Amino acid sequence: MKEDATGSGGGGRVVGVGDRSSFVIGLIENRAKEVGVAAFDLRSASLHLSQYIETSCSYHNTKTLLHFYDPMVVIVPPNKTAADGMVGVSELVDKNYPANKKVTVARGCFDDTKGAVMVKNLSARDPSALGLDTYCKQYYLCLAAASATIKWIESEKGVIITSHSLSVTFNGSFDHMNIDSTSVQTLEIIDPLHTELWGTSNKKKSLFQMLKTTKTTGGCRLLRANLLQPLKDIQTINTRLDCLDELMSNEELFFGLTQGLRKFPKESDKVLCHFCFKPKKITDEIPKPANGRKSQLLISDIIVLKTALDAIPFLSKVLKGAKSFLLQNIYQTVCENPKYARMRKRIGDVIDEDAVHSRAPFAACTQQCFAIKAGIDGLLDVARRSFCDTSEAIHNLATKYREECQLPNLKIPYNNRLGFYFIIPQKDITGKLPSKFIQVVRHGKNVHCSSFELASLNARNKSAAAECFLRTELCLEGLISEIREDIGILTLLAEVLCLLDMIVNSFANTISTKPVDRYTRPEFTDDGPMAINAGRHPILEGLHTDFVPNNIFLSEASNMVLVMGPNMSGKSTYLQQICLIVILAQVGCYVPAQFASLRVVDRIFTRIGTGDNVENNSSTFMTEMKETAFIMQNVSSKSLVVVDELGRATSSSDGLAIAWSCCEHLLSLKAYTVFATHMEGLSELATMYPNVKTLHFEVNLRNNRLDFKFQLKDGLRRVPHYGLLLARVAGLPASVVDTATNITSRITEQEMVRMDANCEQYRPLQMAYQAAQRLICLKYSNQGDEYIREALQDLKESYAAGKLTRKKEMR
Ligand SMILES: Nc1ncnc2c1ncn2[C@@H]1O[C@H](COP(=O)(O)OP(=O)(O)OP(=O)(O)O)[C@@H](O)[C@H]1O
Repeated sequence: MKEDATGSGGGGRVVGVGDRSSFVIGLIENRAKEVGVAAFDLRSASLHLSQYIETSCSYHNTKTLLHFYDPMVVIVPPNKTAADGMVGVSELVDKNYPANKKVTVARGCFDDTKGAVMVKNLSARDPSALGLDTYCKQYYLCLAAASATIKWIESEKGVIITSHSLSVTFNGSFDHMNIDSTSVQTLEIIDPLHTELWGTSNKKKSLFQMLKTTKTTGGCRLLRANLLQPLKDIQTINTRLDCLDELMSNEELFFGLTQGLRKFPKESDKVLCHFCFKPKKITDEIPKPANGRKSQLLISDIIVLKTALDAIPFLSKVLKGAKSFLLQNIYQTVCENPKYARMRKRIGDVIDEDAVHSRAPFAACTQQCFAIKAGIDGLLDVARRSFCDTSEAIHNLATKYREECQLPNLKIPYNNRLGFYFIIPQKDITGKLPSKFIQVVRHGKNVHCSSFELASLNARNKSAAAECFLRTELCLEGLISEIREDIGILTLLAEVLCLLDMIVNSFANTISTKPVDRYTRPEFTDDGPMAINAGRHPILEGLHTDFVPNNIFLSEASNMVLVMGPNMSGKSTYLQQICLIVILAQVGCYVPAQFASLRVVDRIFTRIGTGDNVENNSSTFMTEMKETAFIMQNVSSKSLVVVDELGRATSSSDGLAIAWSCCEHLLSLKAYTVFATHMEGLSELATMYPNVKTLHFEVNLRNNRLDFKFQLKDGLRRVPHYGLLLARVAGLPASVVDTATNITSRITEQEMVRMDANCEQYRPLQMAYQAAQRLICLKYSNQGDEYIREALQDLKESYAAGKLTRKKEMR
């Protein structure tokens, strides 16, 4: 759950300031098309393990995971053991990543037995809670990848990972909803697709950008990870939603939490996780004089930790009366945990209360020398005295020169390279500068110089400071070792801060900025219907003041909706809207709808793309077919499939045939499918299959122009032949248009006759499905017994009489 933190015990940072990504990924595969992935996040000190069967030759799943983690390094074994017909992960990385990202390590480093031992030893949680005992054999590939990854990190970064400090999860394909990388793009989850078609071009944001009001890097990364891999576990989702309920109904708590979170330094999560990485002691290294860099890093880490620990009592005050499980749990495990106060006291015993982080070089140096309390280390106290004496002597020397040489404006600044030096304004120098001044250099209107006396004092001052740094380092290392004994509470705090940042500063904040009741809490069922009333597109509704809400209803008895409508009538928006609502709901946020009851979705598949894929040298049609094949191979009974205009890139008969057979295939599954199409012929499906429903976007004709209503209506499209109409407007000769009208009328007539026949033939089946649908609705409705009894009676009578009426039972 943690998303961000820089690792290091204060020595070499494991994540540099400029590093965009903090993931190191180990990848390995076997001949049975199985891939093991170990993704190590250096910032948050967490390890995510996944193992899955790669179903597509193009490594779709692996690419999705790589896209999700966006690693800075990918570790692969040298020789390929790829399954027949597959290129192998090593080549995959070569193809998709710049050469500098790939590291090849000996196959022997991919040792699953060692991996299992390492994971057990490093995991912050009890190994049995991870299920490692049972998983070991089954998930040997990801454990092998973990072994290579951890080894590489430890040797490359010169650190040792502290025992019981890592947050380890078996995830990827297991606990989270899977959204492939193409769908991430087309649904505009992370980045918007800047297309003129939207009419609002660059103003359109992605879902991530809309929600990115988090205040910490960790919170932001957690949000991104959640949007890319939403939750699947109803209990966890509901825990977050309960927390949101409480925040939305208790303003004081919401405000208090916002304030409380601000008291934690922005980089808390990053620093808290530093402590997981212990720098390796290199015994045969020639000791270098301490330049203060290491102790400076250690001190700033400790100061951030101190400030974070100081913020806990306020958080505790805010959370004291909280009712929701999540907040109560945070209160109990963090706020009431005496270990934090003990850690704070231990820091207070060693570190001076006034120690702060300073930028000015000499102030920073002095702060560092005096960060440790007096009396802790005798040698440090001696070194400090020497540092103070030499500093004082330097300032006395400057006063002496001012008087002796009549240089009243002589200044004595400090920089890290030179130490102290003199600055004398040029105008104060009459004649020649006295010979005691050496290393004279002109700098604009001033002269920079030194003297033998100053140089000698400088050397003594520097060596005293170096001794202070060294002793400080030793004291801090002792303190940090003690802190590491309780590393678990720091990783927990980092995790909690990221989660609170996401829920409070992103979710609750976004909902609270909308008019009251615009967002509602979604309900979840394991295998119930997907019912959204008055759903809106979370991003577009902010750009269109008159955005038109629409409903969707899918159930086992009606698992496919065909959406018809001319261009620009709102089909793509509707498809995207459904997916974004599902994603929002499954990250534990409210959704832009009047009411939403959802079946937990395990994968979202989209086939929305338009143009050719120049990169892969594929035509529009091939891209379309490859994406469709991927859906067909991977779809499960809990998936949500949205398809926009399949089969329009080939001849109309082939296109219709493909679209028809794909629909039939999807219809036979339990997946929920929304299929947007221009092909009127497809609506015939609804007359043959009782689990297909046809909807259309309402469009009116006014003065030979289409007036889009964006309102979804039941049944087949009711637009007159707008193509012919536009042709007439475009100036096609009247006789040509008349003939075309004649032809369409005849085709439509034949279609109508066929559809009527179908309706008659499949009527009993349709009726049975209607009844099943009503029963499903009643099963998941919140109504009382009396209502249900009446509804059942009504259903029985309608069925017997051969007429079933629709009723809204979902509320
Ligand atoms: N419910 C709505 N309320 C208001 N405006 C909408 C709604 N849905 C879509 N729009 C606007 O209508 C325009 C066209 O929408 P969209 O691209 O979804 O249509 P489409 O039917 O998919 O078109 P095409 O078939 O050409 O892809 C967009 O600019 C969008 O902002």
